[in-house]
Amino acid sequence: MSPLTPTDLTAANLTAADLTAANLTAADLTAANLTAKDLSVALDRAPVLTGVDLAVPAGRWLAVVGPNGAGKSTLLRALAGLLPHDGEIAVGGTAVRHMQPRRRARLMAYAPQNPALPAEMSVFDYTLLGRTPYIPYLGRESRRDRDITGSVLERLDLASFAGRSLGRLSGGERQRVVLARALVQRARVLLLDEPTTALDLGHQQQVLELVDRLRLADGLTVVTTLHDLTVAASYADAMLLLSAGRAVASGTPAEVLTEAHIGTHFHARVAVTTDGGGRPVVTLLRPSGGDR
Ligand SMILES: Nc1ncnc2c1ncn2[C@@H]1O[C@H](COP(=O)(O)OP(=O)(O)OP(=O)(O)O)[C@@H](O)[C@H]1O
Repeated sequence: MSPLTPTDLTAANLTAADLTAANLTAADLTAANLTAKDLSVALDRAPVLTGVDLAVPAGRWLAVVGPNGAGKSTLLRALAGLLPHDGEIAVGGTAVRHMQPRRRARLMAYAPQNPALPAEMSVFDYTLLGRTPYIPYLGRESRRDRDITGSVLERLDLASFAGRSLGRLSGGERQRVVLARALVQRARVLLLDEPTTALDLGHQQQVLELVDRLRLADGLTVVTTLHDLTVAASYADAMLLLSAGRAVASGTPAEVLTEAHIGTHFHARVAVTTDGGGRPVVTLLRPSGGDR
């Protein structure tokens, strides 16, 4: 393992302190840079994403925000290689367009918002599917694949459900299983579409903290869509605001989450304040002031 140089840290926009818990090489860091240039997607011949650029350095967290129908899920699905698109997507500087699916799956894991789940399959077997890119053709999973699956289920409070079928889970339990499948993939880039919508507050925090710990410890690059702007701002380093399929603002959470941007693109009246750490906090304002 070659040691990291100051240039590597700068390139990845990480400080040495960020990496104290990590055991990363320069190659690991570049391996997880995610970029998209001039990305456009049409669905049923209608443009849904137009000319979107993004660059997420290794070890960073980008939150994609925007109103309903803005194209957030489409962007994640395109990044995951699930949609035909124009433009260039690259991980670690290598275009993913012509990558073998197995190689791509080792680099990028995607947890969709509402996947169709096989109701009869057990939680353990479904989660283990995330190890497919590591299992030889016509081979079967190794002890290590099963151990990784068990430990991710444990970390997401799902160990006691391992033998249960997916059709017998609550919405929040199902959502955590979908995330578990993405995490066992041990990919360098995590693409998570609304990973917390069905979760209670405690599980939201648990999931987001786990993703953040993995990001810091392993230098993972994280891209999430999140509707809760305050939650998004408290975890993400950078934000991309999509509206009608176009990137209309990007930068730090404080640069993107302004009252003006939210008013224009969400048609919402809000107050934006800052928390103790300087991160924006978005509060809805009642048009009448909320008097009863
Ligand atoms: N298969 C499809 N054919 C045509 N249009 C589609 C298709 N799938 C999605 N769309 C449209 O693309 C646009 C973007 O959808 P997308 O799901 O990416 O939005 P989103 O920002 O994730 O929305 P939400 O916040 O509601 O989840 C929407 O207008 C949607 O109706």
